[in-house]
Amino acid sequence: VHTKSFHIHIKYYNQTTEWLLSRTRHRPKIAVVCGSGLGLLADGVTNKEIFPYADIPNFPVSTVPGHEGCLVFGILKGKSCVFMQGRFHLYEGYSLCKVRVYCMVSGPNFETIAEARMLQVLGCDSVGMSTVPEVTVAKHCGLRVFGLSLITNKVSLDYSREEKVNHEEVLEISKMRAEHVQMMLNTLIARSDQLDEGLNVN
Ligand SMILES: O=P(O)(O)O[C@@H]1C[C@H](O)[C@@H](CO)O1
Ligand code: HPA
Repeated sequence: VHTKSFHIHIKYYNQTTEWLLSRTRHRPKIAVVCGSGLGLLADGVTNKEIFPYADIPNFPVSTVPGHEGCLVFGILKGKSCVFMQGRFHLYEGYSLCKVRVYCMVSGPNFETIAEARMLQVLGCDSVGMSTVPEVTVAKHCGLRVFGLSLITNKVSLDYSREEKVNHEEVLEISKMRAEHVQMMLNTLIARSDQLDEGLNVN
């Protein structure tokens, strides 16, 4: 029984990516996650570059028999691929950074407490009044999209609390965090060619 909880946090991805990018010439578009005893799926790969999980910074390690714990880059059927020989399971105490669900309400009023509760029951983690139309159209046009939403306030779910969201508060928090968002955006744009490289190479 593994009691330790291991969160693979998004803030560490960059370091891991850079470590790998600087050590392999491969830029795979295909990734295969091998299940128990199926590490041999990578056997037919040529030009292999193998990285044990234990050597990769911030990478979790396999603890289950039949999961070798290696990342194998190489060519299969003329395509650059990467194989994960070993995967991670919730029962090992692993959990991935949770995907958050953004929900758009039409506005201009903020959602009522009853609406907020309904959205929570439906599985929403954050609420806004934008972004969804832009993303929908962009995807329809075949564009890749990166959505970045600044969470400015807590949504009230409690009738006994007086707190009410207002646009002034939203603007105040936006102003406070603008520099941070700008840094994130600059980093994203600066590194966007790495992303393109990964997508254009076989
Ligand atoms: O354009 P965004 O989504 O930043 O504007 C939000 C949604 C409402 O228009 C307003 C609420 O304060 O800010
Ligand atoms: O609490 C909110 N609800 C909906 N849209 C918003 N935009 C900023 N804050 C909110």
